[in-house]
Amino acid sequence: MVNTKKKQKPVSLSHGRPPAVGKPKASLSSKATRNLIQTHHRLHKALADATRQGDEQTASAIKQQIEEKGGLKSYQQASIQGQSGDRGGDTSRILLDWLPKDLPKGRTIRMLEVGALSVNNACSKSDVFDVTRIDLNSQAAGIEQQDFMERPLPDSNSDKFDIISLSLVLNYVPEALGRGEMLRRTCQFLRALPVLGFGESAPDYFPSLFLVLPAPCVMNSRYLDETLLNQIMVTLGYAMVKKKLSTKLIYYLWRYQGKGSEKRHRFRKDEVNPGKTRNNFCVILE
Ligand SMILES: C[S@@+](CC[C@H](N)C(=O)[O-])C[C@H]1O[C@@H](n2cnc3c(N)ncnc32)[C@H](O)[C@@H]1O
Repeated sequence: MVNTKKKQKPVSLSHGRPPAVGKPKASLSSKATRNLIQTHHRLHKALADATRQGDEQTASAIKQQIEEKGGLKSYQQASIQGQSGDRGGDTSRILLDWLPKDLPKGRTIRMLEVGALSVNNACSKSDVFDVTRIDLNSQAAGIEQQDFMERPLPDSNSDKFDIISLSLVLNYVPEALGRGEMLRRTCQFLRALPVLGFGESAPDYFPSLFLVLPAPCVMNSRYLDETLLNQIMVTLGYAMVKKKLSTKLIYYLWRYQGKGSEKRHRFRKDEVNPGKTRNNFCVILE
């Protein structure tokens, strides 16, 4: 029998729709949105490489190109459009679907949303979370302009959070080592004590990290797969609670146990999945 099924083309990283909510005024086509996001990521990666190599001339030429293409603001607009209802919707809906239905109302559960583009996503609207939103470039009142990597560390447990949302942010970080540092830093913002008063099943879900990535970062990379991601997260003190794979995105909920593995592992750039059609997404943990 002839196999009529078309061979599936491996998905590129750019296929992963980076996100948001609400529609910008002038609507771009899905393809134009994707191109803009892809170009922004590519230029940022090139800028990081040039900066690392001390090549100031190339770095400043790339910076100019980024600005000519509208910079972070245009990228965010494209992301907002990419996550409008007609193009797949807001990723935080998945988190709400996963969480127990008996969580207390009244915005008592503290959430830190890193890379927030809107104050109106499902979690913000839910009446469950007291959301602190930050972004490198604030697009709205209610979003603090701040780099998570420079956010002052919490002084006390009450300044920490029950959940951190890192939705389509880790893949924005241009370098593998920076990604590992970002994941490591999340632990310092989460309450390590058992959660009380959030309902019977809440301790199974909090404190936690909601992590969303373009699916190809995990499913089609030479340097990362699910086993490796899991090892990195376990080393940091996380355990996977939930996972969902869609055609474009991969969603995880990781509960923070407060203690990483006994032995401190290092994760370098090692090839786990050879192949010409794969991408180079990688997380390094020193
Ligand atoms: C693709 S958007 C994701 C928006 C939103 N989280 C979502 O899922 O729709 C990525 C956002 O992360 C922000 N971002 C990247 N690195 C960041 C950092 N270190 N601190 C704060 N925001 C960051 C960028 O400015 C950008 O607005």
